[in-house]
Amino acid sequence: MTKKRKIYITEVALRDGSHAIAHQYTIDQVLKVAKALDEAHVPYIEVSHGDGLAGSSLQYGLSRTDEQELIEAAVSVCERAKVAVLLLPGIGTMKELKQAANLGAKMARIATHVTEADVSAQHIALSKELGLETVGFLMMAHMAPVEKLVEQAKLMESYGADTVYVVDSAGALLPHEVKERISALRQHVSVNIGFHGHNNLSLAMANTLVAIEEGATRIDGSVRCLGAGAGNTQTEVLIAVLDRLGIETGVDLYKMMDLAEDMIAPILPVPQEITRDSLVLGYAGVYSSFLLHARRAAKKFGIDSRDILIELGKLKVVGGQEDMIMDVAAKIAKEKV
Ligand SMILES: CC[C@H](O)CC(=O)C(=O)O
Ligand SMILES: [Mn+2]
Repeated sequence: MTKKRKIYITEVALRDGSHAIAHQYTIDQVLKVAKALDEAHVPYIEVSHGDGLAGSSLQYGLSRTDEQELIEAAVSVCERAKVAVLLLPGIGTMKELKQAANLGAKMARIATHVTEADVSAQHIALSKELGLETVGFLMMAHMAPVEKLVEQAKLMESYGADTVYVVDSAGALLPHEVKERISALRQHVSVNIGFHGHNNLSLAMANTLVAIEEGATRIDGSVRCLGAGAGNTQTEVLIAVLDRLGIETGVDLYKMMDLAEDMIAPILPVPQEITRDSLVLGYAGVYSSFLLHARRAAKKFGIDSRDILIELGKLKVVGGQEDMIMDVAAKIAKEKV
């Protein structure tokens, strides 16, 4: 790791972490956490329902607080940090994106399944029109071969994205797979490259470092690992590691450690760790956000959540198909009788 480059961190605990707490953020929590992140000089703070704008629904989980109020709260306490929002076309619409921009969001991350970048064209165009920094977010990146990922990233670049992310939604990518993906993007796209990892196989940090080594400059982290599944690359640890490597993030390490310990740990229902079922997410290549849904279904049908996740992995179920979780659980339970 010899090149001295600046890495721009996006903190995702107030969005990806929403999955881990069943979308129960309060305004008070967002005010405190966003203020502390701003004071620690984190450049981007993502705030939305876990499944992005307008995610609050029976299918994805109802939010305790309207996300636009959470966005407004975060914007109100950020002096330097830019508030980002996530939007999955088909869940979120132009209306919510405009509303978030009016409230002061400065970045939009338009997320699609790794093979479906074409559905992001209008949303990326609107985001640019609204003057937002715009990210194309290619989810479930382990599900497509490198050439496909490159093709899809080029589409997002052609629509106007400033950055394209490789998103390891399932925490399933191995370090050499991250390396080949980021390296291919470096060769074929001119925009910034980002990486978003999940720690289900305990590889989030290793994969993030490989991504940086290969040229990614936009990196996601979640403080105290507050993200879906086993969480994301742990932000405060990443800041420390990058500092040791001589890579600049501009983020204050002590302030991040204090935030993790004093504010985030009390929010967590249980400490974020790699449990048997979050491990299976990475092993079977299943969306990290499916974890709590699978646990609920397992409880309801008296079966093992791992069996549900393995089956979902075999079926290659992707985001938006959350209703399949109950169906699969019911089928497994029936077969057991
Ligand atoms: C459902 C949206 C998803 O949580 C976005 C994301 O963070 C990922 O795919 O990892
Ligand atoms: Mn994620």
